[in-house]
Order: sequence, then C-alpha cells, then structure tokens
Amino acid sequence: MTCDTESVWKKVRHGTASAAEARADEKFDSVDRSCATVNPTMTTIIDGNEVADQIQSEVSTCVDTLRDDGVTPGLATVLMSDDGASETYVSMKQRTCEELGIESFHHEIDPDEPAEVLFDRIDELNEDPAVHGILVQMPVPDHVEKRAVLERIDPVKDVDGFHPENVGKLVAGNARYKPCTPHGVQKMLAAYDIETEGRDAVVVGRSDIVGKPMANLFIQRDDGGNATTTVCHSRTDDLAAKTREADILVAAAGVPEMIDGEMVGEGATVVDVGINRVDADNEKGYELVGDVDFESAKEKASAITPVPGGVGPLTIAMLMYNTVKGASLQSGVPVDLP
Ligand SMILES: NC(=O)C1=CN([C@@H]2O[C@H](COP(=O)(O)OP(=O)(O)OC[C@H]3O[C@@H](n4cnc5c(N)ncnc54)[C@H](OP(=O)(O)O)[C@@H]3O)[C@@H](O)[C@H]2O)C=CC1
Ligand SMILES: Nc1nc(=O)c2c([nH]1)NC[C@@H]1CN(c3ccc(C(=O)N[C@@H](CCC(=O)O)C(=O)O)cc3)C=[N+]21
Repeated sequence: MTCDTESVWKKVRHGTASAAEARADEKFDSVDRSCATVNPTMTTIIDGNEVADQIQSEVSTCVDTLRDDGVTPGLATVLMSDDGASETYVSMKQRTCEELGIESFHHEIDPDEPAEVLFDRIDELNEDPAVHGILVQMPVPDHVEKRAVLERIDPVKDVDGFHPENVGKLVAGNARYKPCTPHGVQKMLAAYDIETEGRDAVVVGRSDIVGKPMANLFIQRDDGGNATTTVCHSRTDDLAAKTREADILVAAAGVPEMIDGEMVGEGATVVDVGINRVDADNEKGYELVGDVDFESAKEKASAITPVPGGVGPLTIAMLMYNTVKGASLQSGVPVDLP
C-alpha cells in the first residue's frame, strides 16, 4: 500500500513542516489519518546503537591522531556506591574506552567512607597528567554533598560538563564540554535529519544532568538548537497539554512509562531518556523501561527512541567524545571531532 502521509510526515521529521502543519494538511485529514493507523511502519524507530557506533568510529580516528602524537586519552571513573545499575554503567564506560583505545582508570570508594576520601581521590586525579577526564558516577551517598563533588573536579577534566564553570560556558553559548546525554540527543536528531530550528521542543524534567542542559542546548543559536523550548517538571500544571504541543518531546523524569500516547501530538518526535529498572519475571528479576509508554506513543509519533538501545548508548559515545576533546585541549594536539 502506498501512503501519501509518508511525504507529509517526512517533511515533519526533516523539519520542513511542523506537526501542526501536517495535521492541518488536507490530504492528511482526508486520507492519511486512516493510513496512519493502517500502516504503523511509518513511525521511525531511532536506533541509538547505530548512531553511537558511527560517532565512536569517528572518535576512534581522533584517538589515533592523538596517539600518533604520543598522547593516549585517559578517563578516570569513580564509583562510590553499591548500586547495581551504577556498577553496570561504569563497566560499560570502561569497556567502550577499551574498544576505542582510551585508557581507563577505575576507582571504587566504599560508600561508608567520609566525603574527604572522595575529595582526596579527585585531587589526585586532577593532578595526574595521564587522566584527561574525570567522571564521578552519580548518585553519591547522602553524606557526600553532590555540589561539592562537582566543584572539586578540575573544570578542564570535567567531561560530564557538570562543573559550574562548564555550565556557565554552556549557557553563555561557548560550551567546553556539552553534557553527554543531551549532546547525544542532539547528535541522534541530527543523524535522522530531524530539524530543531523553529520547532517546539518540550523537555519533561529539569535535573542538572539532563533536563536543564537539554533545554539549554535547544535554545542555543546553533545547529541542533534554535527550538522554542518549554521545560516541565513535577509542579507543572496540566503536563499533557504541554507535551501534546511538542514537535520534539524529550522525557527525562525517571517515572516509568509516564508519557503515554494521549500525551503525544500526532507526528511528534519522542526521545525517551528515562532508564528505569522495574521488577520482572525473568532471570535478572528486572527489565528496563523508559519514561515513555512505547507502544501507545509509537502510534502517534513520527519517530521515537526505544529503551534500551536509544539514548543510553549515545550518552556513552559522547563521554568518549568529551574525553578525546579533553585530551586534545590538555595536550594541545588538535583533533577533528564530528
Ligand atoms: N539514557 C541516559 O543516558 C540517561 C538516563 N537517565 C535517566 O533519565 C531519567 C531522569 O534522570 P535525572 O534527570 O537524573 O532524574 P532526576 O530525578 O534528577 O530529575 C527528574 C526530573 O523529572 C521531574 N519529574 C519527576 N516526576 C515528574 C512528573 N510526574 N511529572 C513531571 N515531571 C516530573 C522532576 O521534577 P522536580 O524538579 O519538580 O522534582 C525532575 O526535574 C531517569 O530515569 C534516569 O535513569 C539519566 C541520565 C542518563
Ligand atoms: N556522573 C555521571 N554521569 C553520567 O552520565 C551518569 C551518571 N553519573 N549517573 C547515572 C546516569 C545514567 N547513565 C547512563 C548511561 C548509559 C546508559 C546505557 O547505555 N544504557 C543502555 C542499557 C544499559 C543496561 O542494559 O542496563 C541502553 O539504554 O541501551 C544508561 C544510563 C549515565 N549517567
């Protein structure tokens, strides 16, 4: 079956028409709404692993450039937690480092130790010339002040981009390290030719690591920015009314499957940042679900990211990207990052 909607929604995906324009399109109203339900394949399922692989292969070329000049990029990860999910993420980061030829230095600190032990370790890593990037896995224990941890890291080695100096540079439009998850979302949209300029972006969540930097990137006068951006949170009144208006909807609330099809406008791009472990009757005893109810949202969306295999792999790819950028900045050896 051929479907005229394809061309309309392709325009939406590529940003040459907004979802509202497509909805108003006469052809869509008369022919294609039925088409949309009959032909669910028109929704693009964004493949985060594929985009991450592409970025990592480009980052790997930059690693070779640095190594040719005698510089081996190094990333230090610090884990002060017994949480299983955190352990998984940190080991994924180490594995990707290995694949790309980035040296990884892993440090574990007992979560019962006083904050000073972590601060001392950060001080050592700040001084270590083999370490170009430092990542302290969040969350840290309650007795350790998160803000103090972020401020302790040398901003030039802060590959998460969470230090206030780096936040300031990002907001000012002069980013040093773009935070990995929102930067990954930008790269993912670009890879699928999904335009942000002039479109309505709605971000659900205002955390320092995802929601706020995502909104900041969307409003920059830059590629991947120039979107009109709304930031929602737990005090937002009538959330569904806001999310339905989105051309690009980013869910980062940490609430399993809270965004369902009813909250998604026809033709929107839905980016699910959420990674939630929920109990399941399988070997692991849990499964991963996003903040989006994938099945119902997919019926409305023109493009959607899955969990797993969506934003997560991009977060790791952009951490590698920032580590290589750090190695280049600290060594003075130029690299051609994508
Ligand atoms: N894919 C990836 O690479 C990554 C995934 N994540 C995942 O993304 C999710 C969000 O993480 P993070 O930003 O650190 O989470 P936080 O818990 O720090 O922030 C959650 C945000 O969502 C808002 N929120 C919570 N409940 C609701 C609700 N019912 N309606 C509207 N807004 C709500 C909160 O509002 P308020 O401020 O008012 O409390 C807060 O701003 C988690 O599932 C996390 O695991 C995180 C990092 C990377
Ligand atoms: N300082 C700091 N920086 C972070 O970037 C940071 C952090 N702390 N704390 C926790 C969150 C979470 N996070 C993820 C990264 C990759 C996946 C990822 O690759 N997920 C895979 C699946 C993983 C699995 O199987 O469990 C996927 O979505 O396909 C998920 C989550 C980084 N975070």
